[in-house]
Parts: sequence; structure tokens; C-alpha cells
Amino acid sequence: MTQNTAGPEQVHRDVIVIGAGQAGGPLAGALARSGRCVSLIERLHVGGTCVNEGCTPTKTIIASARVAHLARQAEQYGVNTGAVSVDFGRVQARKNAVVESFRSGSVSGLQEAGVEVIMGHARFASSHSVVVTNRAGTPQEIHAPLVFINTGTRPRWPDIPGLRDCGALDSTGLLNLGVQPEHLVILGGGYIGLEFGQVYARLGSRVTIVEQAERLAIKEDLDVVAALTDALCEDGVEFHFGQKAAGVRRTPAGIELTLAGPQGKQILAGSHLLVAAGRTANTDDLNLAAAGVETDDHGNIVVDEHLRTNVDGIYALGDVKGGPAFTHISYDDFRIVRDALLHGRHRSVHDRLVPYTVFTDPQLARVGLNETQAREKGLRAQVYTLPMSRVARAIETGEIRGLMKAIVDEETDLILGATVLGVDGGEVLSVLQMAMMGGVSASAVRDGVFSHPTLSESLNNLFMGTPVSVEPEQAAR
Ligand SMILES: Cc1cc2nc3c(=O)[nH]c(=O)nc-3n(C[C@H](O)[C@H](O)[C@H](O)COP(=O)(O)OP(=O)(O)OC[C@H]3O[C@@H](n4cnc5c(N)ncnc54)[C@H](O)[C@@H]3O)c2cc1C
Ligand SMILES: NC(=O)c1ccc[n+]([C@@H]2O[C@H](COP(=O)([O-])OP(=O)(O)OC[C@H]3O[C@@H](n4cnc5c(N)ncnc54)[C@H](O)[C@@H]3O)[C@@H](O)[C@H]2O)c1
Repeated sequence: MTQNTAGPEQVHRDVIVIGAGQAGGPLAGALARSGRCVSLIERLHVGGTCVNEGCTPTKTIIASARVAHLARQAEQYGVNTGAVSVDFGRVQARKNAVVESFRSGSVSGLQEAGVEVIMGHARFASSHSVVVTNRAGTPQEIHAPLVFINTGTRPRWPDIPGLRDCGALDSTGLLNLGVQPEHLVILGGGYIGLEFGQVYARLGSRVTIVEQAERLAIKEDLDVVAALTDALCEDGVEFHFGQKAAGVRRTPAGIELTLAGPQGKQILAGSHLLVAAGRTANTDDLNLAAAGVETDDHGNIVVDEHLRTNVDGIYALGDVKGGPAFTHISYDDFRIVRDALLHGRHRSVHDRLVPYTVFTDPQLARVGLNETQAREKGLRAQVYTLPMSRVARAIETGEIRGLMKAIVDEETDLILGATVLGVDGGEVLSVLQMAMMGGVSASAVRDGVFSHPTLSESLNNLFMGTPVSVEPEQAAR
């Protein structure tokens, strides 16, 4: 239904979805297929961060970097390759082709479902209306009783003198850079810093990561962090821990970062600077005040366990609610909302496990509790550990870096959490996660029959080992 008034054209729909990310696109499709009239507003690319500048492009170039790495190791396997060189243009072209195919798949899925996709930037005009100027320059005010916000996040640029003017890149900028950096300096040793750091080191760049914390991955157990740090150093990544950038400036050769740490000031020069210091919710430009939607001190939208904001009929899904910022979580947010609205099933965000995998090599994958957390909680638990150097499959394939750990409840023998730092760690972790989801005990996994020689088969060995109790003096359950 369309009305002509002064100002923007007034349009009425059943549903507005803002942002075509990992929740917004599937939700718009599901609601349209259920017969609702749905407008999906997206300002840049359908598919959002994951498809266009996140998971898909990074995992595609990680694959190229892994091939370069293996080719350099070829001699150890008795294979001669000659000198290994990287054609950076072809690496980028392969990545772009995969991104394009995923993106166009998302677009055609929405078209088939009958979703009206409007390419433009949405702003709230009231609690249940949104103004958008589409790419043809036509302003519209769209009204709907249901509004879903899936606007995601963007890179956070720390407030460092000179940072904005020195030609630094964020992850999106680096993915689009046509040349391979000679010396990539990375500010931040989190997910993005580590994945990009190893990629570029393996492609042939010099890489230096500056991390303000005293070590990597502060949420992880110390033995896991030490093994990950060693693996990355072995691949040529250099680290500066406990250092803050006090300033940065552009030089004829690239950039120069002034670091301030316990040892005083230090200058670090590089050809390019990647800012990988976290991300900020895309809420500041939504005019949320007009809708009355509440945000927290960081600008994240506040939601309840069913993803409802404080305003009736407005939901927020994905990273914009402050994380956990993963594609699988955003997609599950979609399923929670879809099931509540279309199938009358009301699941809470608290009912799910939140696994994650850092796609370094070895991958760092984790679900549930680690040893440190079990100790902090004073749980009566056992810790099982198996180095990858004792996994038959890893020895055969020559990829023995890392370790597996599992935390098991002393009383029930159920798995409370696991960390796998190893080749294909994310896949092995999923086996342990399935055991957690199904209430399968550690003894049952120990005695399970798995194909030989797979990485998963080594879970027999993990639970055959002698466990260590989480420090008994702190056990208080
Ligand atoms: C480099 C990188 C690598 C990553 N790798 C992984 C990985 O391996 N695994 C993993 O699980 N996660 C990964 N992530 C995180 C993952 O990409 C996000 O968690 C995921 O995309 C979920 O995002 P979302 O659905 O909340 O929104 P997004 O995918 O961010 O989509 C939000 C969309 O909203 C649009 N938008 C914003 N504001 C407006 C507005 N006002 N009007 C209209 N449109 C708007 C944006 O253009 C965007 O398309 C990675 C992220 C990055 C940056
Ligand atoms: N494989 C994956 O699942 C994957 C991959 C990439 C990104 N992501 C998601 O994207 C999010 C953002 O990634 P990210 O790496 O930007 O953030 P992050 O929060 O993972 O890491 C940021 C790091 O930068 C450091 N830092 C912050 N300010 C700094 C400064 N001024 N100087 C030096 N160090 C500084 C922090 O201490 C932290 O270690 C992640 O939290 C994750 O949810 C997931």
C-alpha cells in the first residue's frame, strides 16, 4: 500500500529488516516465504560482513597461505618443488571469485523468497518506521509492526595520535589492497590480528604484531597460549607484548609506530599498518533515539534472552547486540526469532553452546569451560590433555603442533568444555561438542569406535590418559 504525502513516500509493510547480515538475510527470506510482505534494507552488500569482508575472504586466502606453507615444507615429505613464489594477484582473484559467488547466492535466495531488497542506509523515523533513500535517490518512509535490526559492527580505530592520517588499513582495507605488504605491522593480536598475521607471513611478508596485553588470547589456558605463540613465531610472526601505541606517522617508506611499554619508548617501522583492535556496533547512525531503543555504554543494543529490545516489536540480532560476534551465533539468532514467530517455539540465547575457532594453523578451537575457568569456579573436575605429537594422524601428516584438553566433571563424567589447538582443531572440537550436546560421557568417548587413522579417533587416547584434578584446595562445590 502506498500513500502520496509531502516528504518521503509513505510505504507500509509487515516487516522491516535492517542489514542483510547472517541473521537479517535468512530471517527476511523465512518471513517472506511465510507470506509476509518484507522489506530488507542493506546499505552496502547483501551477505554482510561474513561473506564480503569477514569469514569468506579470510578463510579463502588462509587456504592460499596454507598451500604456500606446505609447498615450502615439501622437501620434508620427500617432494621437490623448486623455489616457491606467490602470485598475489591470483590469490586475490581467487578470493574475490569465492566472495562473489557467495554474495550472488545470497541475493538470488532473497529474490526467490520474494523479499523486497532496498539498497540504502536506514534510519529510524519513529519506533515502527524507517527512512531510506534508495540508490535511485528516492526517499521512502517504510512503516511496519515488526522491525529487526541486524546492522553488525565495523572496525574500531583506537584513539592514537596520527592513526587516522597515516594511511593505516583495517581488515576490509587490507583485503582490498592490491599489493602485498613488505612489512605488515598489526595493531592488536586478537582473532583478526592472528589470522591475518599468519596469512601474510606465509605469503612472504614480514609481520609484526603489537598487542597491548602481556600475552595472546587472555581467555585461554596458559599452556594453550604458549603453544599457539610458539607456532606463530615458528611461522615467522614477530610479537611485541604489553606495548601500547603512543603515536603513528606516515614516512616515505610506510609507517612508523611509537610504542610505549615497561621498557620505555620504541620505534617500530613497517610498510603497512593493520588496525585490528576490535569492532564497534553500527548503531550510532541508526537514529535509535527516534525509536526509543536502548543501547549500553558501548553502543550495543540491549536485548532480552529472546532477542527483544525494550521496544515492542523491535528485535536485534547478531553482533549489534554486543556479541558473541560469530557468524554461527548470528545465524542462530535468526533461528531463535524465526522459531518464536513462525512456529511458536521459544528458545533462549542461554540454551546454546558458543563454540569458536581461530583459523590460525594450528586452529584454536574451544567450547565450554577451560581449565582456568573450572579452577575459578571451584569445580571438582578432571583435566585431560593430549599433545598433538601423540596423535597418529597428526604424526602421519606431519602436523604435530598443539594440544587437546578436556574438562570433565568428577561426579558425572560429563564433558564441561574442551580446547583443541591442532590441525583441523575446529572439526575435532565439534565431535567433543556433540558429546556435550548429547550428554555422552568422557568414558563413552574413550571407548567409542572411530575410524583409524582420523584425528577424531585420538579422542579415545585423550580420555585414556591420566587426568589431573583441578586444584583441590579451591574446589568448593
Ligand atoms: C576479518 C573478519 C573475519 C571473520 N571471520 C569469522 C570466522 O571465521 N568465523 C565467524 O564465526 N565469524 C567471523 N567473523 C565475524 C562475523 O563476520 C560476524 O560475526 C558475522 O558477520 C555476523 O554479523 P551480523 O549478522 O551481526 O551482521 P553483519 O554480517 O555485519 O551485517 C550487517 C549488515 O548491516 C548493514 N548495515 C549496517 N548499518 C546499516 C544501515 N543503517 N542501513 C542498512 N544497512 C546497514 C551492513 O552493511 C552489513 O551488510 C569475522 C569478522 C571479520 C571482520
Ligand atoms: N575465526 C573467527 O571466528 C573470527 C575471525 C575474525 C574475527 N572474528 C570476530 O571479530 C571480532 C573482532 O576481531 P578483532 O581481532 O578486531 O578483535 P579482538 O577483540 O578479537 O582482538 C582485539 C585485540 O586488540 C588488542 N588491542 C586493542 N587495542 C589495542 C591497542 N591500542 N594496541 C594494541 N593492542 C590493542 C586487544 O587487547 C585484543 O587482543 C572478534 O572478537 C571475533 O568475534 C572472529
